[in-house]
Amino acid sequence: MDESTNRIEIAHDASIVVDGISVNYRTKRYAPATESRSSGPLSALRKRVNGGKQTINEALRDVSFVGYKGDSIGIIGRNGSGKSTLMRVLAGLTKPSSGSVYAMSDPVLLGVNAALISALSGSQNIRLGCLAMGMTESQIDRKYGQIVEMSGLEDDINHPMKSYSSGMSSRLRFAIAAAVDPEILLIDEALNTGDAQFKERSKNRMDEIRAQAGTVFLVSHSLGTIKANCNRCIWLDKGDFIMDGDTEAVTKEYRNFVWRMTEGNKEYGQKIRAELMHNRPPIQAVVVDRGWRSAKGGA
Ligand SMILES: Nc1ncnc2c1ncn2[C@@H]1O[C@H](COP(=O)(O)OP(=O)(O)OP(=O)(O)O)[C@@H](O)[C@H]1O
Repeated sequence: MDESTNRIEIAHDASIVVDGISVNYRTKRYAPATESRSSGPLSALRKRVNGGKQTINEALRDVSFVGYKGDSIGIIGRNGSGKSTLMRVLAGLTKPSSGSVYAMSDPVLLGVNAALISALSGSQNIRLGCLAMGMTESQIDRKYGQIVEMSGLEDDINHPMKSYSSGMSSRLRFAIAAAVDPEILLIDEALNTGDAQFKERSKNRMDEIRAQAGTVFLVSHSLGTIKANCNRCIWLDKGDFIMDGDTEAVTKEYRNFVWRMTEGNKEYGQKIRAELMHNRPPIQAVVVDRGWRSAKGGA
């Protein structure tokens, strides 16, 4: 991308461009907490608190793709693959170590932007969450009923949030985040916690956002949820970008890979992984429209 001239050649139906992002977390690695008679458990604990060798954890390596208006993109991968990290980078909450993200408007990450307080009621938290997302009092008044209905918490909305189950809290967070009509909505696992009725409501809301030419990203371990909600799917594994394409095709390859790995045929699983990565087409010539939000990497 030629930033110096701000010359832009982006497909006009693109909503977000992820250009070669990597994320390295610095973390400490401790020696195994072995107890010996001479040092004792307290000594081992002291070592863990004071010491530890710095290591770099590569959570994402050179991830590039273009999201389009109307896309609902599932993000799949084993534990620790970088799915949540990718969501945080897209939302601007984690700065990439290198690479850039360009978006037509600020992506809203479900649950994080709504900094809710457990001692307050659901109703108070709706106001708080909406204010935190930049809505005005009159916008909140207009949306309040829709948020309560979407959350399905009509009977509990005046109870403190600390009395809610985790599923109830997730539903409230989803309903608040979805109320701002974001052009780019990022959802991390929230749909798995709801009951069938909530799943139906949230799917309808996501369809609405897509129909208004928005883009939805959905992280889930449930391939059923991904298939029911996404037209496109990205598979990450240990920070690597393995596959991007039609949901049916990507979930099929992913299931095959996971099956090989758990069946003990790891070598074959790794071969599939390497081939898919190797065959991944380069991303199309990218775009950036003037005035797009940009998050840049770099120390
Ligand atoms: N704040 C952090 N500091 C250090 N390492 C981190 C941090 N957050 C995540 N990681 C590491 O980055 C890698 C990717 O983590 P991430 O949470 O993005 O994966 P994930 O695919 O969302 O995992 P899961 O499916 O288990 O939720 C993991 O190795 C994780 O240990």
